[in-house]
Amino acid sequence: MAQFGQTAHDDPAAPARASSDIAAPLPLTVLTGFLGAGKTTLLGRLLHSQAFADTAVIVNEFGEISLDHDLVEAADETVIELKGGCLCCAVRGDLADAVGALFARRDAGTVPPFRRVVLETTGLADPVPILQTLLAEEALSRHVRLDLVATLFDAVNGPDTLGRHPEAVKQVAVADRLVLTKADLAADPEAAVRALRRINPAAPLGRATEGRLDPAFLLPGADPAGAADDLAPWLARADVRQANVPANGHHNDHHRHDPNRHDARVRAWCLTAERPVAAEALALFLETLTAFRGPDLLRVKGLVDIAETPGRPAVVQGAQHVFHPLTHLAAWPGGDRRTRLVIIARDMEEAQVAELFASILDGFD
Ligand SMILES: Nc1nc2c(ncn2[C@@H]2O[C@H](COP(=O)(O)OP(=O)(O)OP(=O)(O)O)[C@@H](O)[C@H]2O)c(=O)[nH]1
Repeated sequence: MAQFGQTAHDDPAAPARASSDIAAPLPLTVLTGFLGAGKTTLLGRLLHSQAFADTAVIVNEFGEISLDHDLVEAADETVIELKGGCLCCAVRGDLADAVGALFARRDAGTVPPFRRVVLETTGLADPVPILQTLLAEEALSRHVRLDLVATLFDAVNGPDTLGRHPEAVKQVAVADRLVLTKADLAADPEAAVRALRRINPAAPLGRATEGRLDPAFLLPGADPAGAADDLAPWLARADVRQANVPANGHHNDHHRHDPNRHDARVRAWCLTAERPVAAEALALFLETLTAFRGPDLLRVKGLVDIAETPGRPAVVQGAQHVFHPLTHLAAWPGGDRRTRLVIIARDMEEAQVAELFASILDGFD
């Protein structure tokens, strides 16, 4: 298990604190993995398991619009969203504030008691500054202790993503547990395992299809080698690029705070439609976008008001060229019933995509 550095409250001579302060810090699991790897799907299932009962969740979303909150099935009060910024860019204050707010609500009795915290990072997150913060910030370490880092790896897109996104390599490199997802969709899942093992040969590897995984795999006891014991000194080296991260990494400045910036070429925005969308129009739009811009279309996720299924929004999920079959929610979560498609893409003009969407919708009117 990861070790904490010495903090002020380790000092036996430190003055006594209020009872909530001296309670043992709760275990915190970092759930990471590139865009669309299956983090929310896995989390949704984990939260229904005995091992992860009484878990509070912090979901970090990239971009201004977030939907994960609606898609994670958990008691609403124990899910906290960190919107509009990526933790690895503006990490210390935001994460400490979110964790502080969670514990304050628990102490006030406005959220149910919880015994564990899961932090789901954005798919684009560089995990290293997040882990450094968790290990070093006193405001955090009095509440939570880093339990382990679980990195999901998409067997279809994962290997290619490693070559294109240094963050994805770091996510794999720092993992205490690796979870291969979407093997059911991959022609050669073992190629994905080999790619993982080149970067992280030691972490126990599990496999999850549609989020099905023995929850015990994500608890520290499943780590026989104690692989994370040396994580703290490793992180202290800071420059993880030496650990196989391609030299073309772009993400060296962690002090930029423009929430939508991350990589200046990668942007997130939201397409909306006020009127119902014909199922065929949606299919045509997604096919066109994928055919022309597949590799640059990092992630599409959204809720669509399908004309043929009124009142039951369709969940759209895609990553690069892979789109998953639509699923339908029983009802709209929250009051906003507009179609909203969050797009995270590289080098793509929002106006052009909006125009394509509008013209396809017009064609079906
Ligand atoms: N076929 C298949 N689909 C999967 C599997 N795991 C997840 N999915 C689908 O992949 C899509 C993306 O999954 P999410 O759980 O939203 O991925 P994520 O990592 O949370 O995505 P971001 O929040 O954008 O980073 C959804 O449509 C899931 O149903 C799997 O093992 N097999």
